[in-house]
Amino acid sequence: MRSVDEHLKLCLKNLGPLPAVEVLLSEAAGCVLAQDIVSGIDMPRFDNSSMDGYAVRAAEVASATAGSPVNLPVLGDIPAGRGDALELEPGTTLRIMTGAPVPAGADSVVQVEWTDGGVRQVRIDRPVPPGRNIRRSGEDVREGETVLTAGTWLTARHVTLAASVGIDRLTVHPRPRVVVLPSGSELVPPGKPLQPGQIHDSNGYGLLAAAQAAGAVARHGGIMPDTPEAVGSMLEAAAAEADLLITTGGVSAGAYDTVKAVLRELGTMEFVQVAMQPGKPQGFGTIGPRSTPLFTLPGNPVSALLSFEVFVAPALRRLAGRPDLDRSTPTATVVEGWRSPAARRQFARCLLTVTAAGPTVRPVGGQGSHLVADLAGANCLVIVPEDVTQVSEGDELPYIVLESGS
Ligand SMILES: Nc1nc2c(c(=O)[nH]1)N[C@H]1C(S)=C(S)[C@@H](COP(=O)(O)OP(=O)(O)OC[C@H]3O[C@@H](n4cnc5c(N)ncnc54)[C@H](O)[C@@H]3O)O[C@H]1N2
Ligand code: MOO
Repeated sequence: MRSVDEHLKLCLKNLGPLPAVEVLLSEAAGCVLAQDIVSGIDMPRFDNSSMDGYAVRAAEVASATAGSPVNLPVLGDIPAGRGDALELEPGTTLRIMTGAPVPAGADSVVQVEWTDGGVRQVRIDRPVPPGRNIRRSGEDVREGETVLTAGTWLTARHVTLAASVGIDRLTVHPRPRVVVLPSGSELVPPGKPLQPGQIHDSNGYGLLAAAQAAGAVARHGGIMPDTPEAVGSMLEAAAAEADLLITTGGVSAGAYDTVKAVLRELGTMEFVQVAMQPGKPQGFGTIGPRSTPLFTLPGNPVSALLSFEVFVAPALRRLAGRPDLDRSTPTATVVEGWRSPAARRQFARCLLTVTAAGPTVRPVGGQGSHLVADLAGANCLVIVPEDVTQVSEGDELPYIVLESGS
């Protein structure tokens, strides 16, 4: 049997970031930047007030106290957005709003709470040192400064920065387009009644959700019945539109394992047994004129979702150009033991609880590959090494947080 690490390495071997495209800033979140972004402006653009209040010369209000306030005439208002060049005349003040340009001659702003809020004349009860409540031009970003570098996985924080410096289009590696194709003549979409022998397709929807959570643009490509013609044509059609395909089912040792049979002819596929539990039967290769990568995941629903976490999620990250390929694997203390198969890496469904003493894990229900209710109750996968057959209370083991995206 092939090791998990070896299979992952082979799956990722020929995968690289998708060719860069230009997108609107409104569509950039979740994509990886393919260019450096240089600011064409200083930020803040101009000295501006961080408070609603009064622009003053600090020296003129230095003696102000509640008992002996300083009174100044208010010669006008500066709302945010006012752009004309204003000068503060000595012995006067201008009412100023947060974000408004500080007038020439002013070196400080008294916040309105320290005054009587006067409109024509204002009483100032407290002094301010020079520079108080002024946000200086360029203190955040300098014109010509590189604010974002190629390879950044764009989140709301980066989009905010790009917008602030006026960028409306970005060159990015696009989100991978994924088509999920469950296979099996026993499958019926949820919402449709079940006839004897039939079950609802859960893999199609679960993997769709997993791919979307991993940042892909994913769609359900329909259930493939166990006929070679249907499997062949559905796979070829999906390969023409997708950057990555996922099938489930039909790849183990069954007499009707059609996916495996068709792909032996159609793609450059390799079907192997991987030393893991669950998820032993795995297939990976490429299909179609664009050599679209294709993962054939095992049909058992738990196996399919876990295989996605272990193999497909890293592949999607690589196609997306994500710099962070490896999931983080912190460790937790086991509070209730369980058994693990010999010579296989077990991905045990567990409940992670963070206590004052640190993170702890306990198994959730059984480890059978069909137990989807137990899977739904788990929030992490504890990784049990190949040479461990008994996990005991007190063991420290690594885990992956499910659906954390990290
Ligand atoms: N003789 C052997 N039999 C099996 C072996 C083996 O090594 N020798 N391996 C077992 C393991 S482990 C797994 S995992 C499964 C994988 O089988 P397939 O990938 O071929 O999947 P199917 O046989 O089509 O289905 C397995 C199971 O999952 C259900 N299923 C399939 N698709 C869906 C779906 N979209 N939604 C919900 N449930 C689905 C299907 O009805 C079966 O119950 O093979 C073992 N057998
Ligand atoms: O490997 Mo299967 O995926 O154990 O159920």
